[in-house]
Amino acid sequence: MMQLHIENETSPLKAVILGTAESCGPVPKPEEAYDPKSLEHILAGTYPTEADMVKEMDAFAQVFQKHGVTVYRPDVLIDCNQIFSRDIAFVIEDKLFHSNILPDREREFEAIHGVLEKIDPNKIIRPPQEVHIEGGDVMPWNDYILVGTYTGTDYPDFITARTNKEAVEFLKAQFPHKKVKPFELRKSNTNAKENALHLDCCFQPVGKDKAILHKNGFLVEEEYHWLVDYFGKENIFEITKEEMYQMYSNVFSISPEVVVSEQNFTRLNNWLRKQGFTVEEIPYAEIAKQEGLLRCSTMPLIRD
Ligand SMILES: NC(=[NH2+])NCCC[C@H](N)C(=O)O
Repeated sequence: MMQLHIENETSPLKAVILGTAESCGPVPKPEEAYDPKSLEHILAGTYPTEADMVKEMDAFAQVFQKHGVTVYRPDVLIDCNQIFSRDIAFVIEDKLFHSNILPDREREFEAIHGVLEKIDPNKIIRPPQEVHIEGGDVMPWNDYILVGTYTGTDYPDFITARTNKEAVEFLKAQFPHKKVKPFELRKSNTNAKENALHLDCCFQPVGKDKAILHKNGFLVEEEYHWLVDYFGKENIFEITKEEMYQMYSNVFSISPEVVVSEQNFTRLNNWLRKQGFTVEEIPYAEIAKQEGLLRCSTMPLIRD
């Protein structure tokens, strides 16, 4: 039996699911896109190829290997995009939650049955149907669970809004001993620079007390300021709109000291090194075209 354990975003990683780009299918039709950045690349004829994305994910797998992390991969489903494992499930403490994800992506979950079979079935939880939730919006941070959400009455119009207010209530009920803190995110179906698809597209903690953050991703200014106050201004790396679009906030922590990042994120990678982090740089710019990056491609199972 596998003992799940996740309390935060950065403690030393022992086991993780890493998605796969194998057999991710043909270039989607514009009407099949479920995020504006993919749509942009479908229309421009620059949608990433499977071969390029497989190479990028192999580089990620190699970094895990180097750091002694056990990596599970999903079964390959024919013509199914399984790159972003983050969203299909998430672990908090010793429980795995089966996300009620965008219906277009539901098939992705069945492919991790090999991992699910190692987990005590009592520790696998499916929220009720009205709870819409994706792992990209859920960040356990010690006493807190930080959650990206969208609660506008036009929620159903946004294919980019994935976590609703029922999800926030659900997490509060599941974890009465934690503080569940929701953040209202800016959504756009058509403009990727004005869209925080998930919380991890505009914010992520690194190390023990630092964070990467983009103000415009947040709809409510006080909620953005809460994060600035919580981490402290001097511990925040504020990114620009263009950097959010490049997915700067979607790096991935293997430990409080080691961060995996994209090789072209020069400004961020320099800051990280200056703060004392070891930065493992890999190429991930093709996958970035689908509005997801390194955190999105992983689903941590065990951290110290
Ligand atoms: N955790 C994340 N930010 N995941 C990104 C998922 C991207 C994917 N194109 C989608 O729209 O679902």
